[in-house]
Amino acid sequence: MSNTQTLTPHVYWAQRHGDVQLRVDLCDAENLDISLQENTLHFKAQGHGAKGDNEYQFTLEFLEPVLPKVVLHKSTQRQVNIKVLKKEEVWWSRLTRQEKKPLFLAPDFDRWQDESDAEKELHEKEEKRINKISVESRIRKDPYLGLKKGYLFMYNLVQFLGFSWIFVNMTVRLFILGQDSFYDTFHTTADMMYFCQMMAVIEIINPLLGLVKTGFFPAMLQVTGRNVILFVILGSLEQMQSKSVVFFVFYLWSTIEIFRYPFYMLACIDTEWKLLTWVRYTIWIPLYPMGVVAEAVAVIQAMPIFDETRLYSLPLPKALGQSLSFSYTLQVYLIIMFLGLFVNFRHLYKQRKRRFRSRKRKAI
Ligand SMILES: CCCCCCCCCCCCC[C@@H](O)CC(=O)SCCNC(=O)CCNC(=O)[C@H](O)C(C)(C)COP(=O)(O)OP(=O)(O)OC[C@H]1O[C@@H](n2cnc3c(N)ncnc32)[C@H](O)[C@@H]1OP(=O)(O)O
Repeated sequence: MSNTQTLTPHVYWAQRHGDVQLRVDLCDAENLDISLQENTLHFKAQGHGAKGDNEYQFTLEFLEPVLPKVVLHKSTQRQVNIKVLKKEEVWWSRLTRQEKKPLFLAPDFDRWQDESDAEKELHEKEEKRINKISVESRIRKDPYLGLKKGYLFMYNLVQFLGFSWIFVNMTVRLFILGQDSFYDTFHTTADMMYFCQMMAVIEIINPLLGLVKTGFFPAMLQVTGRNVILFVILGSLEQMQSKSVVFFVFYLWSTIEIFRYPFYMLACIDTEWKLLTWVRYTIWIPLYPMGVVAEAVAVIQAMPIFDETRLYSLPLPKALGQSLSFSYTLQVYLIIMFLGLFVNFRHLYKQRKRRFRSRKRKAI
């Protein structure tokens, strides 16, 4: 003989603007009979509740109208979740029509929100929806987006491979030859550096074509600055090519690039590795000033050679002397170089702040 008796389960409730959520504290519920009649919810089920295995039931007449016949429910091993949709998106002051709260009913503090919390959530949902629409419409507006990303991905990949080759080559030679490797860095890696730095001119063109969000000016300073060192100072003076400063310049350049280009590659496929992002936006802090100092040393070492060889010297009228040595131009260049360092340092600092600020916001 069955000794089951009809009992009331514990019911926990919470609301959002559009719905009411009930959590019925009943394990392994079976034979669920849940219905909505004239704004009243009827619940009946067999399960394990506060009074053991029994049939449990309850009815709730809601304070405001709900959508008839729409009762969403899901039974798990531990509970039965019920969702009822409100007819109008209004905040209810309580759940039931009767003022006195039924004894079996309690707020569901895990899901509880007050009106302002729910409004905030609603606001955020709306904002997300609008953002999604605007991103989608932007994507739809640009039929060449895939092509542009493909092109940028390939460009970054080629640069990454080029600079990785230089970096690995120099590192291996440093381990094998020690300091001796400093002096023939140029002869072993210059061809690849020429290739990469000539390609880098594309980085000045990309922002002009609107392909990347980079500022034109910082990119121009970076590429022009390096190419002056590579082609004018090192490339045209054989005496400079066997100096140890070449090692430091090339090593500093390639160290940043083996992180910067993979970071851009991932951006092209809408992926982000947090550690890589952190490294890309952090290691320039020591590397950039060191790079500029190394470049300045190269310029200073080249000055007497230009004086001696008169290469690129400016012909002057006879009354003023024979010619103006290129080293004077380099003195002016040294000043521009430190101004350029300041401009790009500020730019990268801003980029870093923007990057980490927006990531923090996303994490909240
Ligand atoms: C007549 C003129 C005379 C000129 C004389 C000039 C003298 C000036 C001398 C200046 C000194 C230079 C010294 C230098 O050579 C020494 C060294 O390099 S030492 C080594 C250390 N160096 C560095 O750390 C600098 C590395 N360089 C850079 O970071 C960039 O080149 C720079 C332009 C400085 C800054 O980069 P950028 O503005 O692009 O910032 P972001 O990386 O944050 O990018 C912004 C957004 O654009 C997207 N982007 C950019 N490029 C690409 C790409 N190729 N592919 C895909 N996407 C790209 C990027 O993802 C960002 O998008 P989002 O914000 O959505 O993430």
